[in-house]
Amino acid sequence: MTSATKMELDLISFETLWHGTGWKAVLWVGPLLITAWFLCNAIYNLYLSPLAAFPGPALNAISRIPSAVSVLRGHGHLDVLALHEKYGPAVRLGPSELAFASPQAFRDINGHINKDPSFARPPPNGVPHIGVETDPASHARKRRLLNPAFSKRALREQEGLVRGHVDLLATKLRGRLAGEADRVDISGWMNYATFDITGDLTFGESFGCLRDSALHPWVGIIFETVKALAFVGAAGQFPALTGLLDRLIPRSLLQKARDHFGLCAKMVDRRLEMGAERPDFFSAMLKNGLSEKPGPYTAKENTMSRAELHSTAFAFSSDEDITFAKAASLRYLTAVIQETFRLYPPFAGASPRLVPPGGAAVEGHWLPPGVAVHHYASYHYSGNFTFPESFIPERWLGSDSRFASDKKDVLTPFSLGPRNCIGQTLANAEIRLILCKVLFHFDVELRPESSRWIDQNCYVLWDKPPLWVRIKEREWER
Ligand code: HEM
Repeated sequence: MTSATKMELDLISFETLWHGTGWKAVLWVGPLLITAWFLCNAIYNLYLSPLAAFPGPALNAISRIPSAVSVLRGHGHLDVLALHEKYGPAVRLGPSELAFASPQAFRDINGHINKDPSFARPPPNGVPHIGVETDPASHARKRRLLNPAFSKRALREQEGLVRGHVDLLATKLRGRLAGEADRVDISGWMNYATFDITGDLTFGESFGCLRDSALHPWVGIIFETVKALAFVGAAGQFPALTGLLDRLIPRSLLQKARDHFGLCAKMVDRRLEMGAERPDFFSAMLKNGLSEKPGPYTAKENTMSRAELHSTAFAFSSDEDITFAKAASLRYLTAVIQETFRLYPPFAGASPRLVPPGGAAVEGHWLPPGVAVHHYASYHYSGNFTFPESFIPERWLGSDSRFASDKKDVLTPFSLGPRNCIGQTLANAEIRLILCKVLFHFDVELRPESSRWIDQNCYVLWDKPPLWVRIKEREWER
């Protein structure tokens, strides 16, 4: 047979196959293969995976979708809590994801295991800021360069600047007493104060929220940007579909994130022109000067680059719960703050960790893949706290036997280990100063329309509605 004849025969047999039963076979084989793949995957995840021994809903064991949907609906904190209540302190959230709720798990996971890079995307300039840096050596360098801005000494120097804003807050609230004291959105006023302080410490200029008694438009962009992070994090969980899912994230949200970054960068450049004299974050970070050299930087490099400062400012200004203070030794005040952090942790979700290739020990289990501890769910879990939904500061004072078995060391609202909150001393100081100042001058009473204020959605940060209160001058001031 000549080669031409053989080729003709091949074509004929292909055509016969295609026009005969072949195309039908292809139509069947494709879906069959996909179904078989899903089935094998499901069987593996349900019965053979090293995580099969952990309890949880079957749907979560075979797919990441339930977890991602829960985050996108803003219910992640409640859904994980419900799973802990049903299945216990260690629960399976996804095919390769576990959630733990015990104090030991917080130490093992947040204390020792690195962040999961799929949840940590860099800002628009592509330079990871400290919060999303997953290379341990680069993270250690950034931490070393930022530490002086958050030292006790820096805090002492920053105090005057902060107190100026807190005094202005008290003056402005006093101004309401004349007419609008009956209905004040105290959550808004806390935002005005904390954003003005952050702006001043980061960019060398306040946002003027307290001065204007209004949220600067930029602050709205920050809230939207944080929301975008929840969407981007969820899209990152489906690597094969990330490009497609990224396209489904509302364009306006992504544009807001880019606008926010652009404004941050401009304000950083303006701040850099002021030099290193003011007692703020930048003076501390510019201790060794400014490098204009493009990265990457070695772990030993002691100078920050302009691009790194742009990213760092972006990280700071995303933290809407920033707060300060002075009154450090009031025991009951501390108990009130701890109980508030327990019921309403500013960082409610989890910072997922990726177990290194050799595995890692968590609460005595030797684990392969993704693990996380969820703040809200662990702090509300009845296995950790008695009357978990009630606000009882006395549980932290050690004098009430009803709470003797509370697992109090699970409360780590600033996280722990090498990735804990670098700003926690500043935040604690700020919280105390604001609380003391406001409560010293005013009686604050919750208005009935805000009685369910705490029932909020959470997209990385809480989606807070106004918190309506009535304020009155304190009796001793009248
Ligand atoms: C009530 C106030 C605050 C709370 C509850 C809080 C909570 C946290 C938590 C839980 C983390 C760890 C996040 C993770 O593991 O992914 C964190 C990290 C961080 N926080 Fe805060 N924070 C607060 C205020 C602040 C302030 C005032 C600043 C500074 C201006 C700040 C700057 C940072 C930075 C830069 C990181 C990343 C640290 C690293 O990765 O090494 N935070 N914070």
